[in-house]
Amino acid sequence: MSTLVLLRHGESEWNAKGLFTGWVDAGLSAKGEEEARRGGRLLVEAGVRPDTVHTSLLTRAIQTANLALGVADLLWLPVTRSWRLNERHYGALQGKDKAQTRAEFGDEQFMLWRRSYDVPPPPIADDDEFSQVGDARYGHMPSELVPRSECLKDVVQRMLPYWFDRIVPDLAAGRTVLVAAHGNSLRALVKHLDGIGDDEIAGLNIPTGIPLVYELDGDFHPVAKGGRYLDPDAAAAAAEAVANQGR
Ligand SMILES: O=C(O)[C@@H](CO)OP(=O)(O)O
Repeated sequence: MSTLVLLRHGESEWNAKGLFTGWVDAGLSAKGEEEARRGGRLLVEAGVRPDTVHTSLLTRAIQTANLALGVADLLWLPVTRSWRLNERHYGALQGKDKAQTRAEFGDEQFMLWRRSYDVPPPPIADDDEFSQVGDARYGHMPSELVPRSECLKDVVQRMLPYWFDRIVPDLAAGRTVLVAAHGNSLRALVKHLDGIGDDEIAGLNIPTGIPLVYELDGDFHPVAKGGRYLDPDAAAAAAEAVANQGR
C-alpha cells in the first residue's frame, strides 16, 4: 500500500478573471494563496504527511505546494518538477475570456474544446503573446516538443511517462507522494488511476486547493475508486463551479 496526494493549485489570477490559462504562467490570487494554506491544514488535520513532492513548472502549482508545505512545516521536502505535469496547453484559446468564447462559438464548440477527450483547440502561433516558445523554463526541450495546443488525450500521453518513471518509483519505495499540478493534468492522472472512459472523463472536474488522497495497492491502482477529498462537501461544490465556468 502507498499513499498519493493530488493537489490542484489554488485559484489563479486568471481563474478569477475567467480566462483560458493553459501554459500561461498566471500566479495565485489572494484567495488562491489562502486555498493553498488551507490545503496544507487539511493534510495536517488528516495526518497525511508527504515524504516527497512533484510539481509542474508553472508558478501557481509551485506556489501552492510551497504554501501548503509551509503550513505543514515540510518546506524542506525533496521536490522534483516537470513540464509533464503542466496544465493542458490551451492553444489559441490561451488568454481568451471563457464566457466571451462561449458566446462567440456556441455551447457545443466551447465544450468540445474545453472537455472533449481528443479535440484540441486551434494551435497558438509561435509569435502570439501567450505562446511559450522561447520561454527559458522549456529551454531544455527541443522546440517541437513544446506544445502549441493539446487535448486531454495529448496530456495523458505526455503525463503518463512521468507517472511511471518518476512518481511510481517513489511510491514503490514506500514514500507518500504529493503531486501539485493542474485541473487538466490531474484529470489525466485520475482518468488513468480510476480507469475512466474517454467520454465519461468530460464530467470530471477537479477543485482548486483541496487535497485528493488515494491509497494505492501493490500494482499502484486505487484501493477505492475516486480516492477521497479531505473536504468532500467543499470539493463537490467547487467542482460544480469549475464545470460551470464560462456560463
Ligand atoms: O484555463 C485553464 O487552463 C483550465 C484550468 O483553469 O481551464 P478549464 O477548467 O476550462 O479547462
